Amino acid sequence: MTIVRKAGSLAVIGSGISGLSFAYYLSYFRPDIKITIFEKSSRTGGYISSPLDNKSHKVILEKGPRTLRTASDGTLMIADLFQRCGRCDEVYGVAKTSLGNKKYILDWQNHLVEAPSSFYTAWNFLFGGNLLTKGLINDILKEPWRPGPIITQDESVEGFFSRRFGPRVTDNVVSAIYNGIYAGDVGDLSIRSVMPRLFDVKKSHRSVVLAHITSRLANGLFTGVKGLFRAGLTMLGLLKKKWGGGSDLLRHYQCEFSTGNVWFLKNILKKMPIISLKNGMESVTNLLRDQLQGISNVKYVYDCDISGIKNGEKGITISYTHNGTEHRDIFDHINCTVSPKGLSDMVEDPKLSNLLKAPTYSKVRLVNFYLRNKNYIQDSPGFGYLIPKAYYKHNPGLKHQAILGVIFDSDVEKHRSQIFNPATKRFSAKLGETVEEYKRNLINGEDWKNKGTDKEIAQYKGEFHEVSSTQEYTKLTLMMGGHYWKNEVIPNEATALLNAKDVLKKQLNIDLNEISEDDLIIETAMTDEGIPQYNVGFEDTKQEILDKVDVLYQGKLTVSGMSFNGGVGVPDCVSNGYKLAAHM
Ligand SMILES: C=Cc1c2[nH]c(c1C)Cc1[nH]c(c(CCC(=O)O)c1C)Cc1[nH]c(c(C)c1CCC(=O)O)Cc1[nH]c(c(C)c1C=C)C2
Repeated sequence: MTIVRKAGSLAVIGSGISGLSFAYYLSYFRPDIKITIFEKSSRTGGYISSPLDNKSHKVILEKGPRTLRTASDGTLMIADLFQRCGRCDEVYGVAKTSLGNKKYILDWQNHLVEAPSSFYTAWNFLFGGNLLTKGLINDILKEPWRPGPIITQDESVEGFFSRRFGPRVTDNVVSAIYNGIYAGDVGDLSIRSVMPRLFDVKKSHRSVVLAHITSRLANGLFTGVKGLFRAGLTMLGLLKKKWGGGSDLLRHYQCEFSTGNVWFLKNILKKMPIISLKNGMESVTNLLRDQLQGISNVKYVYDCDISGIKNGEKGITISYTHNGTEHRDIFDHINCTVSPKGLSDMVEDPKLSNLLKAPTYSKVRLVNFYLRNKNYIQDSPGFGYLIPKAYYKHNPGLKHQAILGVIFDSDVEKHRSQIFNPATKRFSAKLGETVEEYKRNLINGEDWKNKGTDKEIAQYKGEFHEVSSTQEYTKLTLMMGGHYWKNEVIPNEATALLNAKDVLKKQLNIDLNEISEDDLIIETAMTDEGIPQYNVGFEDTKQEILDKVDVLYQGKLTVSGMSFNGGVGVPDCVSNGYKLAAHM
């Protein structure tokens, strides 16, 4: 990647979460660069979309991702962004111990089995006498004695788990998890891509169970010693916040960008594995869009159709049509954040174009339900449930319904609470303001960093109560399709709705025929290029693409976005955008 010259120009293709995050951070690190954001539609956000329902216009019905995992650095960056922009009151968390955090797996007789999230729930899961885990403990305990070579080659998730533990683990549990992340087939997904740590363990150990136990013990010992050491240093006043635990990226973010305190945030969020936003996930992309709109060096070109990207001596040219007119603009650099397939139509080289067509996506249909006045899922409150492969093995007649899982949106909403004390609005800062300027501009000139944050954390801890809405309602999202539609005719909207209604009746005992039209909202949305599939061979194709792009465009083109981030989540897009921008 080249470093863009002083006062140079850069184009971002795509205004989804990846494009906007990159542009936002770049405008901070390189305010001298002129940034043009190209978007083929007339809105920003890409697959993130949180419209109000089209019936009562009072309910947000998310058409894409809706929660963020706080274990990711990108989530801290998003929370920090809201804090920085004075909108802390919009960030909510779901506490670890809250009902809104319970996840289930559906067994083949339509019972919800709680997935493990603690020692207690893990014990119950394994020994609680349910259909899914009958005999599972045996499979796990036998693993160290299963013969098998150390393998250095990539293989499918299913291949790996079935070889080490037998088919039951994959069919009943692992397949459900991968339905809930990639909407993907465990028979295709690559262990190297989706579980890189396990893949590394497998390269050096015969038993993953023994390797896990040894590493847990060693880690425990290391953490214990490290903890004592840190406690000692803190007592001596030697440990500064900028050395706080966390990744190198977070440390960079804290020192070079944040006007808040990400370590403090990280501490708060340890108790809250899930974040959601008051006005839906689209408020993240809207916030980024609005912040960028206020910067004179940033320009948007909506409704444009890019036909070509060409490398030349003076720079890299984008040919596009906008408002019926053809344009050719030269830039010093392009960051392409759209899908590889989208890019394949823009590049000249046929070999690269073909390579870019190789990565596949899962198509997913969402069906949103909003049922007024009653909570229909009070028997099994939680985040939602996933459906394992075994469900369709035992119910082959239902496979055409292709349900991957159901999200209990209303439970997440009912069990969330604000993560920031509204008083912390003083963290607000403007984009482009330096840390020093920000500190100077603090209300009353107070440096909040020196104000007993430990006390504040304790105060926040006390706030992790569960809030329930006064008005009862049920909001659900059914997710269908994914790998089940790989080689099948995809059902049309009407069939999908019939299937969804049948699923509600069978799996949740909700009969929509008994609910009045006035109390019911149903919407559906289809995503064709939903989630990139990190299938076996994907890493090699990705590397081939990156190498070819490098040779052909000599560092003037970078490709990012979900296919190249190493993760398919919204936080991955944000942290990757930061990483790229910070090095320009
Ligand atoms: C039923 C289908 C889906 C549900 N969510 C997604 C699909 C396809 C999409 C999705 N879920 C996750 C990611 C990655 C995001 C990230 O931040 O890393 C994506 C793209 C996260 C996720 N969701 C579940 C798990 C186990 C994970 C990974 C790790 C974690 O957060 O703990 C579980 C889950 N997903 C869905 C449901 C109903 C569900 C559990 C009950 C919906």
